[in-house]
Amino acid sequence: MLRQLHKFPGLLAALLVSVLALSGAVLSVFPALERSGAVTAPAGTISAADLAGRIADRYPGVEQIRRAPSGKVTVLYFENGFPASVVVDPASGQSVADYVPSGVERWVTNLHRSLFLDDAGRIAAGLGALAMLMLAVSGLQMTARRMGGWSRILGRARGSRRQRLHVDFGRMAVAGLMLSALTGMYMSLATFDVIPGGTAKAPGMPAEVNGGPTMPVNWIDAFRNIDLGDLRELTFPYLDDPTDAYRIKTATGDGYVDQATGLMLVWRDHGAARRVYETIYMLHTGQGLWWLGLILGVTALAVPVMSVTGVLVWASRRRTRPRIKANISARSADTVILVGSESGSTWGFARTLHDALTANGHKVHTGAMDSLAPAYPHADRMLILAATYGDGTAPASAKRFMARLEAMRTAPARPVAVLGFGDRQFPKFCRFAQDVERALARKGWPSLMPFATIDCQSAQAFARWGAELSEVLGEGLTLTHMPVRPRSHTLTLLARSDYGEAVQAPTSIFRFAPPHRGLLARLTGRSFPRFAAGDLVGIQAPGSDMPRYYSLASGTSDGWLEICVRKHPGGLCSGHLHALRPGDRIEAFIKPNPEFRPTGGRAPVILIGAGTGVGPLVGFVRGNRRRRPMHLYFGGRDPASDYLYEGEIAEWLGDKRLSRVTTAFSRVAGRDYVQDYIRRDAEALRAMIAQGAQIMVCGGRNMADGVRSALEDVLAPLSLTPTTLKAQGRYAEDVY
Ligand SMILES: Cc1cc2nc3c(=O)[nH]c(=O)nc-3n(C[C@H](O)[C@H](O)[C@H](O)COP(=O)(O)O)c2cc1C
Repeated sequence: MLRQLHKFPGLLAALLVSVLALSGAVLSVFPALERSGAVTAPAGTISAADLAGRIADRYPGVEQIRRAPSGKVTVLYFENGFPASVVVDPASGQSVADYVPSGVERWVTNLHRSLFLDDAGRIAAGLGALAMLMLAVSGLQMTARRMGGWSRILGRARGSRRQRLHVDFGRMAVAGLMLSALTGMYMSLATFDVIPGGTAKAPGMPAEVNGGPTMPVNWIDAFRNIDLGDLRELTFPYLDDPTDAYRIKTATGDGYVDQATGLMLVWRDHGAARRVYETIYMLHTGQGLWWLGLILGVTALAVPVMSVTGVLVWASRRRTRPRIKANISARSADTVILVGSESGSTWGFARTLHDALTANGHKVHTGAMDSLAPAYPHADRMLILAATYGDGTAPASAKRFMARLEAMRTAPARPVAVLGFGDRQFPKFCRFAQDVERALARKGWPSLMPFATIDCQSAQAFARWGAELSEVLGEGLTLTHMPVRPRSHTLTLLARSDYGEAVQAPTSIFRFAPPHRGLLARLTGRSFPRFAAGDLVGIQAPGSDMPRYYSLASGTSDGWLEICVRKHPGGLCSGHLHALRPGDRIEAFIKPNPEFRPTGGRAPVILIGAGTGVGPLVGFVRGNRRRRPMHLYFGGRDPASDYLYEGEIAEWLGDKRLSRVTTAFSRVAGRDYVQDYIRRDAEALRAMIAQGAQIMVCGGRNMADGVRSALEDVLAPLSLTPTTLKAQGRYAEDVY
């Protein structure tokens, strides 16, 4: 529901809201410009009578004096029968500049108010403001939900780069946008008299005036009581027309003053509605409050960014959420698959499962977890595929699942299996799926097979779960999941260096030339994407459906793409790579991995890796142009055989990109592992952690577990754990 409230106005009004926001941002500059150029007088020092007197002396043909909210005073007058206008210094009445109304300002104002379409355009602009308000409110709620609650709303945004941009810009701009949208809607409604205030009429001309000889304007008492700060407009009577009167507009009301007696003939107070309108006008336009105007203008610039990123997020979600073919109705299906997904990838796994079961002759229904029905009359089994979001909570398509489950009177007799999708980087790995599993058990729903989890959308783990399901069903079932993959590009091998043969760990560093990023390809989004050390490159070996992912040891700015690959016995992809010679080509695509990157700042970075795990870590060192302290723990087997990057590491120590390296080798006398050195360096590590250091670990699962338990001991005296550091974004693992 929340997402629909965000999606529909977002998609429908993206362009309109962007035009309103951009034109608003341009308009926000004018009050500040006017303010900076205006010659003003301090409040309480000059009365309307003083000003009018000075101006009448200098400009005998004066027709009108206007004071803008910025304090700028403009005089409109006739000279030799021709209209003229100047900006004057209110203290002296002297002209300071010619008055030239800005054509740009008028043009942009018309665009902003009515899109040059009169009333239809004004209505559209009002609806645009409404759309902006709905987007701001629903977006804020969605962000809170995604981050795991209101108390975490300012935490680090997660997800793809476009999702993070959308969330970050949204959080920065939401208060300003809400103010602009609310005040804009109010002004729209007032324009159409739906609410009072906007079009309060000025009082009518008095029926009778004295008609006697004119009194000098600076003697008029009614004007003496008006401070210049409150004056808006003073219109002089026509020259030599004794039946005319002064018309005055102030902050508090409008009236007419007799030119012979100086008495106020008619006066109408603005009243509360008009005052409210004026305050709202000021808050919307920044006229009279230039700094607020500028803040709102800057926040409005976020709107086009959010429109573009929002549409891209929507499009990629549509792409990732596949259409399910041959989807049997829930009432006639023998197998029901329910999906809990936020970004759409779990739907892809569901489709693979759906297609495989359908191919085996099953009647399969796949739907959202939120569509849980009280009964499935023909179902023999139910399979629940559930991702986890926020801080261990339900994803978008499963928000109502628990409530629906609780509302069921009796549990179905047919068994159910739950498969959780999550990411071990999060402290509450697959928590929502676990909660679902427990809730089903409490309800007395029989279990089809044990609860299982899939880390980081691993197609291999999914295939293993498929094999177990195949046994339970007693039928052949192969789940070959191919995630929607980005476009692949051709990379050419530039060079390779080989290590580890002598210690039975043949490992090579491969350096590829990335394809040229042509301008046209870049503009159309077809070029090879930018990449950073720690991102993943997906490579598909000939004859394999499944790509293998390798962590990148270089970034776009290095000019090449580098990976470390260990050859596994029988490994299709690693075997293919190890057979490459310089000049050979491969097909590859980039999968961003923004979670595994040093955070910004100058705090030390502790890098811990073993074997090929050192790849992304050396990428961080190579890119350490600001020379922040970086400490590398490197684990290998034998320094004579598999000390990867030995030469470069010495070079980086020399030029201070690397502060220190500690090596641990397991196949030489002494048999050391990196975790031993972590324990040994406990004190130094604690000092760095106290300075805000970040820890990054990359390598095999065993090494990562050993490092984690050593770090638990090291951190204990600081009352910290790797988990608490991870929650602060200061502990990241890339483990395989
Ligand atoms: C903002 C955000 C929060 C997440 N929170 C968790 C979490 O608490 N626990 C977990 O195991 N995975 C978490 N994940 C990982 C997702 O569950 C995982 O990537 C899943 O495969 C996504 O499936 P989907 O594309 O169908 O939504 C989170 C991902 C994001 C982007």
